Amino acid sequence: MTDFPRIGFIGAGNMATALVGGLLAKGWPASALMLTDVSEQALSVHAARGLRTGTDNRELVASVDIVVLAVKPQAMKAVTQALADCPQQPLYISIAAGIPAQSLAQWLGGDAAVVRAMPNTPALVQTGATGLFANAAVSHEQRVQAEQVLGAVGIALWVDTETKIDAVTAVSGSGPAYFFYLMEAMIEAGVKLGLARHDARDLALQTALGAAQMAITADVAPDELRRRVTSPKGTTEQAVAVFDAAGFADIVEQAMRACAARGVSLANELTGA
Ligand SMILES: NC(=O)C1=CN([C@@H]2O[C@H](COP(=O)(O)OP(=O)(O)OC[C@H]3O[C@@H](n4cnc5c(N)ncnc54)[C@H](O)[C@@H]3O)[C@@H](O)[C@H]2O)C=CC1
Ligand SMILES: O=C(O)[C@@H]1CCC=N1
Repeated sequence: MTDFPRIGFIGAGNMATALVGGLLAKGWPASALMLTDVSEQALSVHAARGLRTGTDNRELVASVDIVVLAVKPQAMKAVTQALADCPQQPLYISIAAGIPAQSLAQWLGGDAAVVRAMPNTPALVQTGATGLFANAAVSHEQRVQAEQVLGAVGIALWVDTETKIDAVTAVSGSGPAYFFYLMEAMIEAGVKLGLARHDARDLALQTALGAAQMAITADVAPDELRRRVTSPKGTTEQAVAVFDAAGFADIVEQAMRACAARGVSLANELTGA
């Protein structure tokens, strides 16, 4: 194994772009990264910064150690079946929601080494969070490689059963969208309360950053941090009472259950299970 395994991305969209950006920023050599896509436009941003790009997925498989399958779940069967007779045996890392490792291995010809990963877009700024699951064909060295790649752009942890990848998707894969949604709502409400939009934005985003930073570094759990902001008979108490009356925790749970359930239904739709 070289220090930096060669990684090829099939699909150069949002998530591949976030991972590539994070890897480059972390010092991964550009010469060890390659991308293919059917869209020249998707590739152009990568070509512009000197990365190898192309449209031939089989050629990519032949020139890397790790293939990251980064197309939409709906495209995965056709993309992987077209690779089934490739003589090379790279480690495949699928980042697709839903699609089981067993289906991927079967479409790839039967005994492919497949890691299912569920990363998230903050990988772009080295604060990603990834859940990983390996099929039985993945060697110890390949597990180390998968961890090396995803761990370079944030935290990466293994789950012991594949169904937990749907839970990871609900927490961290889709999770950035929930926080962005809250930011959007806080900015709009701040404007309605009379702040200039740029001030509402700066204050809301800095608060999100500060809260996350505190929650990560504090020696107490988020509920205690929340209590410390919430003075008895004070202002926060009123805000939290409104959240509680609207069933905030229940809404979050329902949203995350719907997210995880979509992982299951995607698998059923796309694998014929
Ligand atoms: N966007 C996100 O936050 C996350 C996405 N994912 C997963 O990552 C995968 C990609 O998602 P996005 O990047 O958001 O989608 P995207 O639509 O931005 O990117 C997919 C890319 O695949 C390309 N593509 C389609 N067919 C192809 C083929 N035959 N060969 C090569 N490239 C092909 C498309 O042109 C497109 O550029 C999905 O499976 C999704 O479930 C996982 C975690 C987070
Ligand atoms: O929304 C999706 O399906 C993808 C998977 C996790 C985040 N984005």
